[in-house]
Amino acid sequence: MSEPLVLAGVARRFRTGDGVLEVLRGADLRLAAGEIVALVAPSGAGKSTLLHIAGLLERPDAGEVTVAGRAASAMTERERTEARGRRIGFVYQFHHLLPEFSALENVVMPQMILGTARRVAEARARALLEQLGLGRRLSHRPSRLSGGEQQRVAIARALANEPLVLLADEPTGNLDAATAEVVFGELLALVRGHGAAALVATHNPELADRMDRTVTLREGRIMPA
Ligand SMILES: Nc1ncnc2c1ncn2[C@@H]1O[C@H](COP(=O)(O)OP(=O)(O)OP(=O)(O)O)[C@@H](O)[C@H]1O
Repeated sequence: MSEPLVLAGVARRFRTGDGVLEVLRGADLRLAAGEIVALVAPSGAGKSTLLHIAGLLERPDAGEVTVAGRAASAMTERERTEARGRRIGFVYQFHHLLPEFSALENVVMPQMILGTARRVAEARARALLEQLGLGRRLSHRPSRLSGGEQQRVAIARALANEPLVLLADEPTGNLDAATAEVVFGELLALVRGHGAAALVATHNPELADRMDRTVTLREGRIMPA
């Protein structure tokens, strides 16, 4: 079976007012099936940039991203969108839920976009939200949920299409320490339960210790931490 995610020689530079900022300079990373990797690096080191490229939201200037054995550079725009929807789940620091829709609908939506029948999508959304303790919050809109509950909905949404890889950028960074600890534990348990691989950027070394391995970004390259 192909690895869920391989980054090879990924480079990314940004033009700034006074020159060029080389954020990634040949980053290499392989995630094995089901492997959960922490990405811990100082602010500005390029974690979000790396996650955006890994998630096919941005293209690298050089190097290759391979998702489930398929090179992103060889995909059409449509195939990239499809791979993003089917293979990859995202959790951000801020939940980005659709404010006009209920918790349930927010988890149903990404499934229906891929053509899953509403009945199946709803059953799956309900099961995921129940596993996250939100069985009695299904019809609540995001504004009527606590920060921890909103982030749980975002986690359920990210896993709704059973991705091979979950990419998370400070997924509990916006929560108080105690809630972050609980929600993070739930995230890990769900990801492990689904057998997904994950790459999780965090500033919190205690959370990093709960993952399978920790890497860092140094001078634009991935290094063991
Ligand atoms: N679109 C852009 N244009 C110019 N510079 C950018 C752009 N995106 C990111 N950068 C710069 O690239 C560097 C890396 O940013 P990135 O957001 O990837 O860091 P990070 O490690 O995720 O930081 P943090 O932990 O603070 O979120 C920063 O110096 C940032 O200012």
